[in-house]
Amino acid sequence: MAADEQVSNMFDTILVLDFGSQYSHLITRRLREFNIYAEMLPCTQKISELGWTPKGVILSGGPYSVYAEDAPHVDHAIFDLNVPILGICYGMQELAWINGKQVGRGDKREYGPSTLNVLDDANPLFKGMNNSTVWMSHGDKLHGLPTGYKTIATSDNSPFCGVVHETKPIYGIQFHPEVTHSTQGKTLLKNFAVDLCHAKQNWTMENFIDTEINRIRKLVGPTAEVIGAVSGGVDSTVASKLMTEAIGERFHAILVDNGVLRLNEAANVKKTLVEGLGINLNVVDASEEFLTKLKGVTDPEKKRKIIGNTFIHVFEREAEKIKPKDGKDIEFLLQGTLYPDVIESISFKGPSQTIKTHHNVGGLLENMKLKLIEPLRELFKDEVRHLGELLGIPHDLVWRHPFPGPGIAIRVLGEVTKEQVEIARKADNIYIEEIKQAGLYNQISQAFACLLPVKSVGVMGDQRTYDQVIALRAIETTDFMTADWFPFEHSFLKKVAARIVNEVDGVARVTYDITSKPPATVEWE
Ligand SMILES: Nc1ncnc2c1ncn2[C@@H]1O[C@H](COP(=O)(O)OP(=O)(O)OP(=O)(O)O)[C@@H](O)[C@H]1O
Ligand SMILES: O=c1[nH]c(=O)c2[nH+]cn([C@@H]3O[C@H](COP(=O)(O)O)[C@@H](O)[C@H]3O)c2[nH]1
Ligand SMILES: NC(=O)CC[C@H](N)C(=O)O
Ligand SMILES: [Mg+2]
Repeated sequence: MAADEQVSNMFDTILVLDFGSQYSHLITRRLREFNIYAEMLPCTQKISELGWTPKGVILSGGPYSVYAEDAPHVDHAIFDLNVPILGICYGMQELAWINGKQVGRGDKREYGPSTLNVLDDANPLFKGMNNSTVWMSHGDKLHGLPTGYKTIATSDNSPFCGVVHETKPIYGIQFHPEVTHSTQGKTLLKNFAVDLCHAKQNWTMENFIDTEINRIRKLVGPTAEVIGAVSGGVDSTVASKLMTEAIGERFHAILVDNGVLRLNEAANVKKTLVEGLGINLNVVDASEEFLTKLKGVTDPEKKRKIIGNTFIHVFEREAEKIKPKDGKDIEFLLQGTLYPDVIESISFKGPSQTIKTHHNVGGLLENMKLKLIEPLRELFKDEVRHLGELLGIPHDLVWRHPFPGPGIAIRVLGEVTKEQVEIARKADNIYIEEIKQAGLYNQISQAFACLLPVKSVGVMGDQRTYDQVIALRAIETTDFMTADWFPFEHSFLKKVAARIVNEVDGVARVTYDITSKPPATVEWE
């Protein structure tokens, strides 16, 4: 992406350098909550390669000890930017390490709340902060003042809880203002970004729409055409609507009916997107192809792989058929990548274990040699939803529960057949219908029905039945990394169970999943 097309060049931006803290992304999140654009990059980012000038820099916390041999360190060029700098926890220890190395193991580790004692009331960073509860999470501490700094706040266990450079706007704080347990933490971040960095508070979705449409138009040019895979989920729909606003019919959306979508999904999505939103969408029915390839497969990861590969194959085949009006080939591919996906791939972390391969259509890029357009790359999910509402996308679609790419194939445990998909689909439809009717849909983050590959004995109309089991799942979560099950009223579960057993042939029993994540995951496969 050319430098002048970056959002960070269009809005005043605070640069957050990530040293691997679990809370780093929250710093970005909080700043955006008061309409200041912030971008997170790994702590190893070379400032000369940045391509834009931040209004201020925040150094995050991190799990390392600055004095350890393999500890990460910041590019000293941040000090030549002559913008305000704020070091949080590890970030402050890093500032101290650079200026006199006065950091070591503390005699007491400190996790949890503490009270901030502000020494200098006139200091703009701590405006409105005195005596507030601040949240600590550290084992190391400053053993003395960094050279050229003075103390501006203390706490019971941290004599250097807040420090500032004698002549420059460089600050260090031992606590974490980004977590909600720091009651005035947001005030501190605002004091830093607005009063010290003078960043404009103009990061609003209204402004973003115009900026983004212009950026897309400039990027694509007057004639080139764009394709995109669109599922009818929130992300791809919002991205497609934005593309449509920018280039109209030159954007070609493709929905692949993989045979494991929800009940009537392809038809419903087509209606909403084409008739409701004017999106140039083509639905490709490849259900037989997918189901044939899934025959006999029971392993969840194998299912994902087959679906992912078949998806790429179908998508490429369909893309071939599109002939742009300018006689050239399609040049661009739209993807609904969100900021959390970006953070995941850039943040400063060691390797983690693969539990499931979620990014089932990730193979498109390498194979297709198309240029990527990712209009939601800078946005968090709630920002995408807000954007969707502003673009006139129906409320129900904007607030839809996420639906995985491999769909019902990972909700039919064991072999996926047309008959099994049909059972899971009908049960799921009844369940969601009842959830909506009870007014619970928006309180739940995700709900669905799974078909278990076990048979159980029942009795219906005096006859013995020997049929399968549906497991219902409903969870509450903010980030899908951890989740808890939703506490339905018993009467609700009773009603749903009765309806499913009565209305769906092949089901003899219904159970409700009461496992949190961890130790379980959201999906059963
Ligand atoms: N059946 C499908 N047809 C076309 N594209 C699909 C299909 N399923 C998934 N995709 C593509 O895969 C991407 C990732 O899917 P994912 O479910 O993470 O996002 P989404 O469907 O847009 O939104 P949500 O997370 O709300 O479901 C989608 O944005 C879309 O580009
Ligand atoms: O696009 C997707 N492809 C997948 O293969 C996949 N597996 C899980 N999910 C979704 O991810 C979230 C967390 O799910 P898990 O706790 O089961 O890992 C939940 O929202 C799941 O629905 C997927 N999404
Ligand atoms: N939260 C942090 O940034 C911790 C910094 C450092 N690892 C410590 O234990 O003090
Ligand atoms: Mg989806």
